[in-house]
Amino acid sequence: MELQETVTVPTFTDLDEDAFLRDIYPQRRPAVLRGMDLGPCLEKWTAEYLTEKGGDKEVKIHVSTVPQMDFLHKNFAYKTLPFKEFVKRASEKTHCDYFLCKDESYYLRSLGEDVRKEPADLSKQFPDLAADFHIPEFFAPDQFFSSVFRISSCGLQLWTHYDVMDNLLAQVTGTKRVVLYSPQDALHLYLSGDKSEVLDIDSPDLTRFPEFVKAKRYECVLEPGDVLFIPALWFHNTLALHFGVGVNVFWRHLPADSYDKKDPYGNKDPVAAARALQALERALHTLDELPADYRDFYGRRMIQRIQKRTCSDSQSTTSTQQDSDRTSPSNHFTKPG
Ligand SMILES: O=C(O)CCC(=O)C(=O)O
Ligand SMILES: [Fe+2]
Repeated sequence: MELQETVTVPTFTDLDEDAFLRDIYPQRRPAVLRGMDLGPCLEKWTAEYLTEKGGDKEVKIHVSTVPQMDFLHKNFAYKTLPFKEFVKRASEKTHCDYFLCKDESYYLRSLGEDVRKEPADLSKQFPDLAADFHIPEFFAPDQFFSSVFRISSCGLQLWTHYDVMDNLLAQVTGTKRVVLYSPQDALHLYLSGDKSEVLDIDSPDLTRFPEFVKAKRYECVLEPGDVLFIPALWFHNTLALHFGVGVNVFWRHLPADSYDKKDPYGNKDPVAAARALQALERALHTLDELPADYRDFYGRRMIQRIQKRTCSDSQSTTSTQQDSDRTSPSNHFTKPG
């Protein structure tokens, strides 16, 4: 893995809203924000306190026999526990009461009241605890999408994925390593929907995933009180180095009507992107009417067309090429039908 370029995510200390909006936000690159006022949660949120305040509220959790959760082979189970029992188990190494095995790992991604319809909102599901957590005021109230508890057993690793909202991931207790990849490296990540099939990012199987080395790895370790800005579409993979409690806040980057109305998780592609992907599927289906060698040829032409038109790293094409492109009869493909 020495070939993979690694970059440390920059850390900014004591940044105010103006500096964030002026210097960080428009860059659309991840940044660690240190020294923010997250409220009394930083001192208060011990396992004991959470147990007491969170009480018997039922939470749906991920449980797995190994700490690296694998969405491809579904090596985890969804279970339900009272919040206090979940916190107790997630904070201990071995368990007296367990679902799968004595040293199973736990992960909570909190959900809305009506799981399928409503995004999570700490102030609704955990009002007492929400009062201890101050959301950094880096966006207008009407851009708010959700606030989500992220509580992990020590060692828990969550697969590489992207979300479609802008995100502030606050680490309240414990430390967490986060590895990120740029949306521009999407072709090197072996995507299956919003997730990367490369589960072991530290020693990937390069016979299966030879292109993975080309993806630039951005890395940081979040300490209690740190907040990581994850711009929409940036891939992230998290590894809890201790039992840890975090909260992430998603907010809309694009106008509200750009997003799928039925998306409680903040990970459905914007409506225009979803429509474009569907149109591509239809186009591929149409190509199936041709013999294999024709499909190959027209498939390559379609790739070239998409690359020229959309990829910011292929802007080196000459103006002559771009002009001829615009008038080319083959550009019916990207025009709205
Ligand atoms: O650290 C975690 O629990 C994962 C966080 C995450 O995926 C997010 O904030 O979008
Ligand atoms: Fe995420």
